[in-house]
Amino acid sequence: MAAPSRLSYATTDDYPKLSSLPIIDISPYLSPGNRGKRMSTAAALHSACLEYGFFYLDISKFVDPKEPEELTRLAREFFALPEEEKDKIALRNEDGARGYARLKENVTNGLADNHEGIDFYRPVESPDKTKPLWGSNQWPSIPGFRERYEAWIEKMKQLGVIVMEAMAAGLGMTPEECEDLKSQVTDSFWVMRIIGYPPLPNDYQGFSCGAHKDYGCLTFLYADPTPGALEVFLGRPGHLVQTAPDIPPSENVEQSGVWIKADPIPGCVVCNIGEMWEIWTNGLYKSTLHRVIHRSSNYRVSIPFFFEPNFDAYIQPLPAALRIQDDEPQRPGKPAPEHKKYEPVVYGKFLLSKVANNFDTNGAKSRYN
Ligand SMILES: O=C(O)CCC(=O)C(=O)O
Ligand SMILES: [Fe+2]
Repeated sequence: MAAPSRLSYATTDDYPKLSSLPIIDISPYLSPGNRGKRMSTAAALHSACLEYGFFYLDISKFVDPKEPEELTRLAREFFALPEEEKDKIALRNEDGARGYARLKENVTNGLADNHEGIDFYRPVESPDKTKPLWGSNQWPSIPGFRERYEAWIEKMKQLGVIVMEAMAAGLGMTPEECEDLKSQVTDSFWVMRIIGYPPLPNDYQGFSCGAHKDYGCLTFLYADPTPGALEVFLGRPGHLVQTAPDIPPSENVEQSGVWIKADPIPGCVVCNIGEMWEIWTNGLYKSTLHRVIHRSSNYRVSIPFFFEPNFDAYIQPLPAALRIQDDEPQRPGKPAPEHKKYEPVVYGKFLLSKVANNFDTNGAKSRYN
């Protein structure tokens, strides 16, 4: 990443430093009442989605921190198994999407990602592994694994609906509009990944996980405490922003934006919005690029839960978002902006088109392109 040559700088102190992602407490939405606090949570979500597309969600009143710690312990137990054991639940046994992907099997932007992982999707009635996405989940045979993870999935599904309600309030939706939005996620076609990251070698041609946007609705990422791995791209065209004082600006400043670290915070999950939110808000909220560069010496584990719309949900710009766009301040003498509407999609069809592109010509798997 080179600093743009036409821009000059004197000392590193000349660069504004970016504050880190906002922390939003979801607890007011865990019980009825609390109108004032709910309003501030909803407003905080709205501004975080406008500005970052990423935030920390404080869920300490919703889950016991021991629960996700136990999940990482189980994940480590699985990843430590010999390859032949792990391959017993390989993707190829099923629909190509559910199961274990070996280290470097996943490819992003044409480069192999330095991670391994297991993918699970919402179970379907009448599974048929010859149909894309329509197979069965494959669970490791480690005692307690399936039970603990299934309990986590239930929790994350509940959290998804709660956050949707708060976001609906943040967009100023009427109660009917809010119910309508929630009805599109009540049978979420969720995805859960369990990812294992060995350290990224210095000379590696690629990333731990290459830069991508998530394509669904809301991602809740629980990661072990390893710092310095997940990075989020903040578009700041025309601004030079320095994030790491120990690195010269020529190495961590880009003209169009900046990568900031999103280190884990105890009691929080990192939450980001996927492309479906871009459509719902007609581009008011943008899904944000992120990547993982894990260079420390430990083995990192992360567990993203992708809370997605129902398979048959029809996703189109929401009247509440269009109202906000219509109210955007006008410049004197300039006509009101004409907002081009995002094209509607049926979530399941959109997902299938993503999955159809999930293999490169060598048969390598790519979840993120
Ligand atoms: O491991 C992480 O921190 C992020 C993973 C991620 O972005 C994804 O799986 O979509
Ligand atoms: Fe992601």
